Amino acid sequence: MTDLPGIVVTGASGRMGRMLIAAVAASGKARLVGALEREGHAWVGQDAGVAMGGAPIGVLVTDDPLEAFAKAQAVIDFTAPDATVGFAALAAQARAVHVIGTTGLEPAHLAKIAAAARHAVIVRAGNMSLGVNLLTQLTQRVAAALDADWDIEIVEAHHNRKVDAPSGTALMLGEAAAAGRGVDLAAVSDRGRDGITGARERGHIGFAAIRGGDVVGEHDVIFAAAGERIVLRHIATDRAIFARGALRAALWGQDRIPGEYDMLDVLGI
Ligand SMILES: NC(=O)c1ccc[n+]([C@@H]2O[C@H](COP(=O)([O-])OP(=O)(O)OC[C@H]3O[C@@H](n4cnc5c(N)ncnc54)[C@H](O)[C@@H]3O)[C@@H](O)[C@H]2O)c1
Ligand SMILES: O=C(O)C1=N[C@H](C(=O)O)CCC1
Repeated sequence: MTDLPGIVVTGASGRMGRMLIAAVAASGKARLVGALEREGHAWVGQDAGVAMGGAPIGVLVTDDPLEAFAKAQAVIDFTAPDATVGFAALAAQARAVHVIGTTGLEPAHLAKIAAAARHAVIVRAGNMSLGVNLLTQLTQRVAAALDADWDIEIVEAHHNRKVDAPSGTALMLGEAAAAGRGVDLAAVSDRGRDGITGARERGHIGFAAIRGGDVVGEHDVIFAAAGERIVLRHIATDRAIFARGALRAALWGQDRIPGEYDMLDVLGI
């Protein structure tokens, strides 16, 4: 058992943190060796299993990433952009694979993550599910087959606690559509329309975000032309799909050469 890769889960008390702790414990393919929360959080010092309302699992929640990462072969991180950038440097120092699910990363965050990836393996994706990663490929293919007579709109819905928009998944789908069209997404993105916006520009890719209730995550890629529409849709009903993907990435990353990878690399699709 002790030969199994040791995994630290950051953001242990979060919606994804709890899922990840359960997924690692149930996998039989990895050991949970650390659970991290932010300083001052009520879970710090408690057994992670007990904090989750179950039986003890022998891992105390800590607020010290250095101590936790020193024991880890992989760090699975679904937290917040500033926290993730700090963890990237520390995970690289510990030569642990860093699996990043955190979304809302700005270019400055991404530059620091790229710097850390010079020294260690980082797997990052705005969505770790098999279904969404397959959908990015379908989106790219459909976008490549259609010209700009087909307006591309990406509509996403998430729970009312989500803090970033568009979702990381919507941005992945936008990048895939832009790649299919052979354009730079930044140059053609329409985000947050409001008021007298003027008519839609030909060739642009639009984003719209819905927030409400406990929606796990829903994404439509709409290709709309005169007289017809194609809608590619993914609906997540269980966060376990993200946790399973993240654990798969942590195992896949063992013994790879340093660099930044995504879930297409992990899934081999
Ligand atoms: N890539 C994917 O497949 C995927 C799937 C689901 C969610 N996400 C993303 O994961 C992130 C977290 O989502 P969530 O719903 O679990 O959010 P959440 O708010 O429930 O959990 C985030 C947790 O991170 C903790 N945290 C914040 N800063 C920290 C720090 N410095 N040290 C340790 N812990 C810290 C918070 O205390 C909290 O417990 C978001 O960016 C979300 O968009 C990505
Ligand atoms: O709940 C969230 O937050 C999610 N975030 C990811 C995103 O931004 O796309 C993946 C879906 C769930």
